Amino acid sequence: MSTLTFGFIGLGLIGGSIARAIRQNLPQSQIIAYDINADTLSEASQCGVANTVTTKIDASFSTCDYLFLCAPVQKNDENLSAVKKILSPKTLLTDVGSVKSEIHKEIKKAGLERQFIGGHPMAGSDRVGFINSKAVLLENAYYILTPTASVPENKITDYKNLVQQLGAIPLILDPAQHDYVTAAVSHLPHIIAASLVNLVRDKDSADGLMKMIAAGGFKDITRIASSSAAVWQQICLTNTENISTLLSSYIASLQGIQQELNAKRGDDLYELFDSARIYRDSFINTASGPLKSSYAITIDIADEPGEIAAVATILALKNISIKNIGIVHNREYEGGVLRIEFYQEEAIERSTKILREKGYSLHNKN
Ligand SMILES: NC(=O)C1=CN([C@@H]2O[C@H](COP(=O)(O)OP(=O)(O)OC[C@H]3O[C@@H](n4cnc5c(N)ncnc54)[C@H](O)[C@@H]3O)[C@@H](O)[C@H]2O)C=CC1
Ligand SMILES: O=C(O)C(=O)Cc1ccc(O)cc1
Repeated sequence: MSTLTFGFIGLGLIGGSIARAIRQNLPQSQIIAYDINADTLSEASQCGVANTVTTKIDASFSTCDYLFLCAPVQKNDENLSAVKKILSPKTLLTDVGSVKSEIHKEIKKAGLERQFIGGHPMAGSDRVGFINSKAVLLENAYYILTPTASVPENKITDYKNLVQQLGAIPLILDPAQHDYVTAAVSHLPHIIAASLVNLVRDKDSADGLMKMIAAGGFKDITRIASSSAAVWQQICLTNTENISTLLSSYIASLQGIQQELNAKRGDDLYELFDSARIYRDSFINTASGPLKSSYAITIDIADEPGEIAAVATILALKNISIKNIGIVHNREYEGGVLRIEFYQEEAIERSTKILREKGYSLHNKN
């Protein structure tokens, strides 16, 4: 595995993160990259991620064992005709696009089904470009693969092994199933976040009071509104039917909530929040991405000098090692909220007990 050659067509946040994970975990690998952005290519070669960069999709990629298409989804489709001209039969072609049915359709048209496995790392961020890429992005993230029946079994096994070597968790799905599921948990939430941000922008007063006082809850659920407009436009244009179907269900559910609200149906409103709380709490520690392995507690502390040191000392005296400690910048709580992350899961229970005995109030939500 260690002397494989990897090609990247598009080397932004996701392409760059995969290339960095390859460089980190399979350091002998050869990496060849093409991107329409010349600065990206010089940065990738200067920092040692790419061995070779090229300014067009050319025969340099014919030596690849794996060729990753990592541009926005419709750009990946468009690049296929150039790729087909230079693709060696030994190369396993893959992509990282957030939508899978469309690329599979294009692959079929191009007659490349036997050597294509769709890919989609369920990890990312609201940042854009190679500059923000990092190997850790893939760590513990589900990495969805969508092979069709035309792909030889050994190619699927090799790709699954590669994903594991990069620190991610392979998960095989059918392309159509992938597109429905991601429409619900990723694509619709991006639309909701963007529209909510725009609602506040439109309803805010001239002096921007809403923007000024927006608290943690608003920022939490709208973080992804800072994502790349080009990437999300193309996702919406290629997974349109699934997103639209789920959007209809969501609009109907909002209308139901509006009726409950207008009629002041307290029991129904209570049930809305209570059922959501129970289901959402069951997600804790099952999130993918770098946060998956986070073992953390959250404590109310007084906003006074020495408070963080006091808590850290209590834990140190009991030999509990802290991985990360910091104030959560989210003033929904009256004093301050301190989040402490540990290396081991068992530290949660021990530290909770010790700190409660010392009179601290804990939330234990990550
Ligand atoms: N942003 C995220 O969190 C995730 C995105 N994805 C998918 O990954 C793909 C790339 O997205 P990001 O890396 O986030 O975006 P990005 O904007 O950071 O990177 C895209 C890269 O493609 C390059 N590019 C644009 N047009 C091109 C073309 N015609 N040929 C070659 N390169 C071209 C851009 O210069 C840029 O470097 C998309 O298909 C997206 O659906 C998948 C998982 C997560
Ligand atoms: O940052 C977030 O919360 C994301 O939603 C990341 C993400 C974005 C796009 C994908 O196709 C998969 C994951």
